[in-house]
Order: sequence, then structure tokens, then C-alpha cells
Amino acid sequence: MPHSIALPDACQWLTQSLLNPLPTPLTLNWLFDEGSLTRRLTWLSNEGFSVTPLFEGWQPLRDDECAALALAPASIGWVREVYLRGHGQPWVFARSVAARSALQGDGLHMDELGSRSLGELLFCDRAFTRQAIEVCHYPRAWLPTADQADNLWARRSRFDRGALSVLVAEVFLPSFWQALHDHPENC
Ligand SMILES: C=C(O[C@@H]1C=C(C(=O)O)C=C[C@H]1O)C(=O)O
Repeated sequence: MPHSIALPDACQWLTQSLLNPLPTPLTLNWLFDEGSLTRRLTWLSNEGFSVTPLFEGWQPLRDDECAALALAPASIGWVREVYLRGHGQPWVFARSVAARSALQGDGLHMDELGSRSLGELLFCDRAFTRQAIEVCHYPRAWLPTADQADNLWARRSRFDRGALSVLVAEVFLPSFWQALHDHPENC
């Protein structure tokens, strides 16, 4: 039986306690920060922050997403993929999903967000509770073609409000780490 191999389109999401070896303290700081990434990137970019939608629509969700949302495999959900940009540069690729069955009974209109940040909805409504942050090296096949690379750190967490759960995954792109390196005073 061959050793377990990394499938090209799967990732094992881990909480910080299971990480071994640990990434650098700076990487850990950004991966496990429980605040709004929108607000932190707005600060890092000196208000030069923007959100650009790449894809929005109903799709069968991935196996890891269905498992995290306690859905049957290939359940239909709303998918929102965006770039979080600093000074126009893509710093983070984000993919947020929620089950169609839960959204239809809820007032959260992800489809009306456009270039507004989902974070503003999730962090302004105190009824949302954030579950544990998990991390992985994001499968390159899940990234936009222009960003496909191995071993990019990603984090995900689930935001719950009653019967609605929104799963948010954020992949830190090389240009983000470069921006941090160029402005160590902002670390
Ligand atoms: C959850 C947040 O919302 C951010 C905004 C997103 C969007 O607009 O699609 C996606 C990922 C998040 O980084 C946040 O600001 O922390």
C-alpha cells in the first residue's frame, strides 16, 4: 500500500495545535488572527484596500466544504471568490461558501455584496460566531491560473448565525508576504 500521497485537489485543514513544524511567528500571527482580515489589510495598505469579485454563483461545494458545513457531498451552495487587494495588487485569494438550503431561509444576501467586503457583514452582525481557524497548504489547482503555486498558506473558518454557516477560506499570495517584507514597520 503506497504511503498517503497529497492529492492535487485536497487539503488537510489543521488547527494550530496540530501544526508540526510550526511556521514562523509572523506567519502564525497572520494565519491565526481572529480579527477581520479586511480591517487588518486596510490598515496594512494605508486604506489602499479593495475587494474584486472573481466568481459568484451556485455550485456543488467541494468535499472539504461539505464536511465543514455538515452537508451531503456535492450539496449546492453559493460560492464567492474574490481578490483582496492592497494598492490594486492581489494579496489574498478568498473563497466563501454557504449552503443554498441555509441561505434561502436567511436574510444574508451574499449575492448583493459586489465589491463590498463580506467581512463587513460577518463582523458587524454580533449574532455571527466564528469557529476555530484551520490552516493548510492550498491545492494549486484551486487557485486562479495566475496564482497557481505550491505551499501557499491558507486559513479557513466558519461563521455561524443560527442555521446559517458561512465558510470563509483565505489564501495569502506571495505579493502579500512581499508587502509585509517591504514594510516591516507594519508587522
Ligand atoms: C471574513 C472577512 O471578509 C473578507 C472578505 C471577503 C469577501 O468580500 O469575499 C472574503 C474573505 C474575507 O477575508 C474578513 O474581513 O475577515
